[in-house]
Amino acid sequence: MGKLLVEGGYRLTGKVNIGGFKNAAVAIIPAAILAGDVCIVDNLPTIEDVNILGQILNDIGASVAYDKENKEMKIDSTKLEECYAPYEIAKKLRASYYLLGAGLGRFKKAKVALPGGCEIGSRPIDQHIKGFEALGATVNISHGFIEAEAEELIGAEIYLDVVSVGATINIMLAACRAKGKTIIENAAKEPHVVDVANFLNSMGADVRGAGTDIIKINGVDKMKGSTYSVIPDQIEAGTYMIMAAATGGDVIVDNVIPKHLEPVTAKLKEMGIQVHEYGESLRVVAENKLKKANIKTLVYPGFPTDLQQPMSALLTKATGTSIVTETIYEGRFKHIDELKRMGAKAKVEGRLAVIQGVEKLSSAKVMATDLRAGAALIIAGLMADGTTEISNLHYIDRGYECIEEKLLSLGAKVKRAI
Ligand SMILES: CC(=O)N[C@H]1[C@@H](OP(=O)(O)OP(=O)(O)OC[C@H]2O[C@@H](n3ccc(=O)[nH]c3=O)[C@H](O)[C@@H]2O)O[C@H](CO)[C@@H](O)[C@@H]1O
Ligand SMILES: C=C(OP(=O)(O)O)C(=O)O
Repeated sequence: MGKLLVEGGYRLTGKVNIGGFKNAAVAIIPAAILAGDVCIVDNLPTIEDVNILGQILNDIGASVAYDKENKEMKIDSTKLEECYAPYEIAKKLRASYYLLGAGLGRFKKAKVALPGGCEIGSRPIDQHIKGFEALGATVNISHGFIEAEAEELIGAEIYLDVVSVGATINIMLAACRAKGKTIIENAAKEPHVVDVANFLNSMGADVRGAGTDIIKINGVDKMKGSTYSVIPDQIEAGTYMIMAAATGGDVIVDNVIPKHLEPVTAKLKEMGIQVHEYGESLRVVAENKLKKANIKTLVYPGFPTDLQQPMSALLTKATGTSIVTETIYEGRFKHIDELKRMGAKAKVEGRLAVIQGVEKLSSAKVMATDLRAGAALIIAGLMADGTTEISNLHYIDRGYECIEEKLLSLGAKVKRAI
């Protein structure tokens, strides 16, 4: 499972290069099968979720060549005949559910074990199912599998009851190959929704309006292979910005789209951190004592839930009392108990975490309970006295590429251990 040892007290300086966006990559890889042709996806993050999706596609009959060094995956789905993902592998990540939309679009049929992913509260998929059914599919859940099948997919108007990134993307995937026009209302506007739409259009799909809350998809009979580069990971970038702030550092976070990071930039500035924008990079300079801030997670362009945990770690050392409100996932505060082991003063009340800043954190043995909880504990470890031992490193490897190499290059003292 692995551990990360983090020796606190070192100031991060220098430049870190941000990889491709996990949450876009994990949708684009399954989406590639829609073409029934050869797609080349580059700027992929070297993370476990990408390895697993490549493996699933290979196992079911696509030919996948993953060149990790060049961050590029060639997916030839010409000979693929079915879309199936067994429990043992589908449970390892959330994004296995995109094989449903992609499989429905390509074969009018898909069978995928119920997905896994971070345990951060209940994660229903009713809106995905509602969308598939509106397109004419029959969806059954039995023995832990979701099976979707349609004689024909017909475009439809679908109003999402909740703003869901996964449902928006999954419906887009299936609707690309439906007959006629699909309109998704109350769609998610996150940058990865736009990235997936751009990839689909590069394959010959006709998707318009991604990035707004109404997406229109005109179904097409045929799609073709394409070469596509994934956008930078706003969550990885935000995490390194917070790490720079946590260590009184001076870090250039390179290869980012600054617009995607505006909610983080605004909060860091409110806390007394300088953030300078230069084209595709952000420089974070932390010279002053951290001031408290209140955080409320919201759908894009609000503060992203995936950065709530890293940000609450930072707030443990800010002057004053900060309130963190988690509106997306009711169970996304498991990291708070671990932070308390390190001397943080915080309490969770339902959807709120009340964090009273302390002068100092002390190292401890702690456990990552999910991906971003892991990032939060690294941040706490960087700020603490002594060496923090973070177990369950496999969660962090799901979504942060080369975490120890990147941190070492910035001057942190970290070590991977068994
Ligand atoms: C692989 C991936 O991209 N994961 C991201 C994706 O997850 P994911 O796509 O699973 O998250 P959603 O946007 O779907 O979930 C948002 C909210 O809607 C609810 N919901 C969702 C679907 C549904 O059918 N019914 C329903 O009620 C969820 O419980 C949650 O409260 O977006 C989340 C919110 O930005 C991020 O935290 C995850 O990192
Ligand atoms: C919750 C996350 O991922 P997933 O949806 O893949 O579990 C995340 O990236 O923070």
